[in-house]
Amino acid sequence: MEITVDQMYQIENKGHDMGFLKKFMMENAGAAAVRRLLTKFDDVASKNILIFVGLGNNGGDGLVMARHLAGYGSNVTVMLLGDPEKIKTEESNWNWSILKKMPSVNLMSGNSLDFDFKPDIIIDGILGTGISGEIREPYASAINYINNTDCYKFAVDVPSGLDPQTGNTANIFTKCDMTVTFHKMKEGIPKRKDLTGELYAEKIGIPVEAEEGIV
Ligand SMILES: NC(=O)C1=CN([C@@H]2O[C@H](COP(=O)(O)OP(=O)(O)OC[C@H]3O[C@@H](n4cnc5c(N)ncnc54)[C@H](OP(=O)(O)O)[C@@H]3O)[C@@H](O)[C@H]2O)[C@@H](O)CC1
Ligand SMILES: [K+]
Repeated sequence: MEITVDQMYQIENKGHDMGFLKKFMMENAGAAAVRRLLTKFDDVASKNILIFVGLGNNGGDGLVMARHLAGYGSNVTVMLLGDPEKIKTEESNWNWSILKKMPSVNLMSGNSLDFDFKPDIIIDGILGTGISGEIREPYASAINYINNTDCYKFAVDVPSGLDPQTGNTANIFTKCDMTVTFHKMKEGIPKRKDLTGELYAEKIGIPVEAEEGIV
C-alpha cells in the first residue's frame, strides 16, 4: 500500500491533533532508522558517522539518529546545513537543543565541508517530503559531497533530491545504499531503487485512526 505525500502530511497532522505529537513521530522515525542501519554493521561503536541535516523535519529525524548512535558508541558528527536559528520546527529545535547538551556528539553548522575524519557512514537527512524545485546551496554542495565520498550511505525517508511523490529527480540527488521511509511507502520512492538502495517502510506509532477519511 503506497500513499501520496499529501496524504502523509494529512495523516501526520491528524495524528498530532489526536495527541501523538510530531515530536513522538520524529523520535520513533529516528529510532527505527537506526535499528535498520544497525542490521548492516555488527558493531557501529567507534565508526565515524557523518549526519547531514537540513533545517526541516527530515533533518530532525537525522538529529534523533545522532543521539541514538552516540549511545552505541559511534563517533557522531552532525553537519547542520544552515544557521541553527533557522531550524524550521519546534520538534527539530527540540532535538537540536538536546544535542547541544551532549559532548558525545560533535555539532557543526554552516556550509564548510572539510572534515578532519573519513566517514565510514554518511546519513542523508537533508531533504525529505518537503523538497521543492532545484536544489539550493548549501544543500547542493552537501549532496555532491555525499556522492563523491566512498562509504556506506543511508537516506532518511528518501534520498535527497528524489521527489517522493513523483519519483522525479531534481538537478542533483543522492545515491544511497539504504533508505528507510516512515509510516507508509510514498508512491514515487520505489520508482528509483537505483537511488534508494535497500528500501524499507517503518511504522512510527501513528494511531491507525489518523488515516480515517484520508487513505
Ligand atoms: N510525515 C510524517 O509523518 C513524518 C515526517 N517526518 C520527516 O519530516 C520530513 C518532512 O519534513 P518537512 O516538511 O520539514 O520538509 P523537509 O523535507 O525537511 O524539507 C524542508 C526544508 O528543506 C528546504 N528545501 C526544500 N526544497 C529545497 C531545495 N530544492 N533546495 C534547498 N532547500 C530546500 C526547505 O527550505 P524552504 O523551502 O522552507 O526555504 C526546508 O528548510 C519527512 O521527509 C520525514 O523525514 C518524520 O519526522 C516522521 C513523521
Ligand atoms: K533525505
